[in-house]
Amino acid sequence: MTLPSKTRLLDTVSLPADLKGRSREELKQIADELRAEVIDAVSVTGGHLGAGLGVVELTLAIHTVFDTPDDKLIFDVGHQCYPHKILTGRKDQIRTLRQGGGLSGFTKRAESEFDPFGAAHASTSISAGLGFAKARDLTGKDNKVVCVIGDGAMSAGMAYEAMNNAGSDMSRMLVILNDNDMSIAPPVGAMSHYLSKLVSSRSYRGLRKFAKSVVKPIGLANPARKAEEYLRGFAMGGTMFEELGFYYVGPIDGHDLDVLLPVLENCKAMESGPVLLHVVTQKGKGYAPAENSADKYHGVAKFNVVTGEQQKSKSGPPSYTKVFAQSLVAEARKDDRIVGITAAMPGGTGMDLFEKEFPDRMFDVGIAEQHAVTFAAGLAADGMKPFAAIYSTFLQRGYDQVVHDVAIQKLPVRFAIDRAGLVGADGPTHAGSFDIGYLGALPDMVCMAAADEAELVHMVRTAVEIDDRPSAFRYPRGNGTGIDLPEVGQALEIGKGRILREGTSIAILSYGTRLAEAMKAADMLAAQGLSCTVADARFAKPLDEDLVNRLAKEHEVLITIEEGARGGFGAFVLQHLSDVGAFDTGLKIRTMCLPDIFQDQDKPELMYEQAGLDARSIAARAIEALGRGNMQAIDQLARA
Ligand SMILES: Cc1ncc(C[n+]2csc(CCOP(=O)(O)OP(=O)(O)O)c2C)c(N)n1
Ligand SMILES: CC(=O)[C@@H](O)[C@H](O)COP(=O)(O)O
Ligand SMILES: [Mg+2]
Repeated sequence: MTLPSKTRLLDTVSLPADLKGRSREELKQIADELRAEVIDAVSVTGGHLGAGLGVVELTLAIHTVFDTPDDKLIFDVGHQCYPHKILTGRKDQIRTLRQGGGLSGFTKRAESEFDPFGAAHASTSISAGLGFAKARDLTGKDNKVVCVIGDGAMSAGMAYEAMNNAGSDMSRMLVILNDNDMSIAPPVGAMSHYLSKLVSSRSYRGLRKFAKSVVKPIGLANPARKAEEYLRGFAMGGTMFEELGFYYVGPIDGHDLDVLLPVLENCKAMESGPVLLHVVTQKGKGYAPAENSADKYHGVAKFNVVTGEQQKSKSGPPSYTKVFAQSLVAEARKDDRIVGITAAMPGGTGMDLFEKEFPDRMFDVGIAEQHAVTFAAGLAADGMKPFAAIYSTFLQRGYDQVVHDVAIQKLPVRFAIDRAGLVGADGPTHAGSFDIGYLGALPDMVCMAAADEAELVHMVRTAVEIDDRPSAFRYPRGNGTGIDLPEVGQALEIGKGRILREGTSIAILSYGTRLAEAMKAADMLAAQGLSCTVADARFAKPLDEDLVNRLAKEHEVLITIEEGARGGFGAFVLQHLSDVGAFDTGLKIRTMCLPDIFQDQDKPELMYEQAGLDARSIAARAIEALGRGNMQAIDQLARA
């Protein structure tokens, strides 16, 4: 797919300045080459492909017309920024995307001055852009601010909070709504229908033809105020955006540089107030396998460029996500009060399986985690059993709703917290690091973590039964351990852990899927005569205090381990032990959790090793606390 470099105009573009003064034909060729380069790069790295392919022309046009990095270009989510990275000095590193030590898969301030604002969670761009616009005005600068936000991201409250703010004080900024009629799954909601109506209106079809005919003769040299007036005349009157105080332009064809370039020139020339430019694009544009796929190649594994065939992950045990979804479906067959909620992640959370069987009992609310949580609270308040399946990282956005709408009212919302712990290539923005602490802080919340997929089945059952208060169970991204699954889930005794291995010197108390590493560490320690107890806490809240007391009392060293940040499970254990005066008698305890940094992307195993949460690190910690044992022998075992 990569064109031979002799013919590549793209090779002559290192920075956006190299686009200036190019002919329209050259720019079109660069766009084609840029698309080919994105496809080729992602075929070897994997990553978010469809969104970037859809904004090739738009990205090129913005960098041609505006003066980045002085003009601020802010991508929403940032998953569509690969063409932007190629045009902004990162072409040579593009094949390191999402790899350890490589480029981030999202915009990142630390990476480039062309990324003025980092992202990865949706719907932040207009707020951030407004901040840039205000800072500019207050400091007497004259740069432009351009935000690119997708139709999916437009479903979140933040986008409207920002427009409400920007539209009322006439802030000078350009918001480009990149409408490809897709989120990760097909978009949902009334807003999505509204945009479709705008796009399919006769005005749009007229405008496309019209834009071509009027802008062509005007050319780029002329800011074409007149054309802009014509264009606007063709836009539907009284759009919702206009009501919010935006000057609405469009919809226009976001793949047609003959339209995009002059319209952007016009937008740039506008001197007052916020402008919303509605561009229509196609997710996956220009790559047949992507265009023809149901998800438009939103996120792909490495693939064969010719066939589009993605590398299959090695066949292995089912993912935690699938086990969760299948367990929930099984429970829902028996209990028609069970309902499911996802915030625009039906595939990622497995709720698409639930929807297949219970279409009327599954709610995809769009990218709207705050609403998802309060919506679940309402369902619970009226006697339903809602399971809100949300990634740990995205639930952060709904935290006040968890506290105020769910926990204080003690409503039995069940939080199925997927992607708990490190997630690999998506990096720090997507790591599920904080939920243990932020949920465990809440009175009456029941917090569980599955040590393996069989435990997850039991936790789904347990959550069904907890009907007098909120509960949460967390599980990681990726495949389970391969353990046999129970036919049916058994409700666990609330606040009780289990002991898997009895020993005398060292106790390892694990919360979640580090249990397997804890067992390995126990083997390593046993090989040199250091006897270990290994326990699975199952619950961070209520904590199994009897178990903790016993482990502390009967062992020389107690180690806790979890896949979460400081202030989580280990902190709860410390707090309890301090409350019962366990430290007064010289207890040796070590809490192992994620390091107090935002860890960059890498392979998950390596990230856990870097975090010191692997078997070797657990054994090393035990030896250090114990003050005896042979680390060289442990290293040999770790390498074996
Ligand atoms: C707060 C939040 N919730 C969910 C996601 C997961 N997510 C990433 S991209 C995406 C779809 C975005 O759709 P759109 O903005 O239309 O962009 P497109 O991929 O269509 O270009 C979703 C749901 C996220 N990044 N942030
Ligand atoms: C950009 C974004 O937020 C999602 O596409 C995310 O990368 C999905 O992650 P999973 O692959 O873990 O579902
Ligand atoms: Mg979209």
